[in-house]
Amino acid sequence: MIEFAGVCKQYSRHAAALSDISLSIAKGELAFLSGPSGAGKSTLLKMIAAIERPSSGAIRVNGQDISRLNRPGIPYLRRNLGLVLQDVSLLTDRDVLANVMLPLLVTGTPSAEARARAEAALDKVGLHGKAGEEPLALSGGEQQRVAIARAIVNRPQIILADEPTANLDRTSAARVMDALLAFHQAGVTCLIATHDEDILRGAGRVIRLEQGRLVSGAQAMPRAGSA
Ligand SMILES: Nc1ncnc2c1ncn2[C@@H]1O[C@H](COP(=O)(O)OP(=O)(O)OP(=O)(O)O)[C@@H](O)[C@H]1O
Repeated sequence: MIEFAGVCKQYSRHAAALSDISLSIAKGELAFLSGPSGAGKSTLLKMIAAIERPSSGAIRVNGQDISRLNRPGIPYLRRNLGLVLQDVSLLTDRDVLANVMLPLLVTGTPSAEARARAEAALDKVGLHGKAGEEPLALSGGEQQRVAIARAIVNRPQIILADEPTANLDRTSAARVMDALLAFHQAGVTCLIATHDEDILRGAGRVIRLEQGRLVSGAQAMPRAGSA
């Protein structure tokens, strides 16, 4: 479903942010991305969403080579992706429900349907009671869950989350992770970048980057019970 083949990324005049990354993530898999600050985690996630382009190598998402994607192809790619980036960027001039409805309205979903789906998405992240609140009236963890609801309202096949529990207390972090894991359990492929050792301790597949190089986790974990 997601494949990197010999991917390098060099931001202009900087050392390589990623060097020769080859890995694959299967449909429905849950994988974590870890590594020290500056290791290239955000860059790797951004390349899957074609926010950044590789300097060399190929990236395939659902069999499509996105390194060659032209501009009109990008919205089609992103329709299958739920992005939870480090900057939550909720719009503060409208309520929580309107924030979650937005991705549906911009793709032409009728407003009654958008409202019903946004309410269902808020329900899934445990925020049905907060639909009418201003984003700034919510805690950091609640804002992060609104961002997750907004990311999944289009029913993406893949969720990419960049440090979704950064700056959250234990309880809020656990709620955010529960919301993400529920989507994985429903069959959504999830790739989650995190420094959070509590999360990584119990994690199955951890893809570890150091200074732009993949140091472990290139292969999927063998399934329980398989030879
Ligand atoms: N837009 C950019 N222009 C130039 N260099 C960049 C840009 N974005 C990232 N970099 C550099 O690429 C390297 C990898 O950065 P990246 O943000 O991917 O790391 P990270 O592992 O996500 O770090 P963190 O955990 O601190 O978020 C760093 O050296 C960073 O300075």
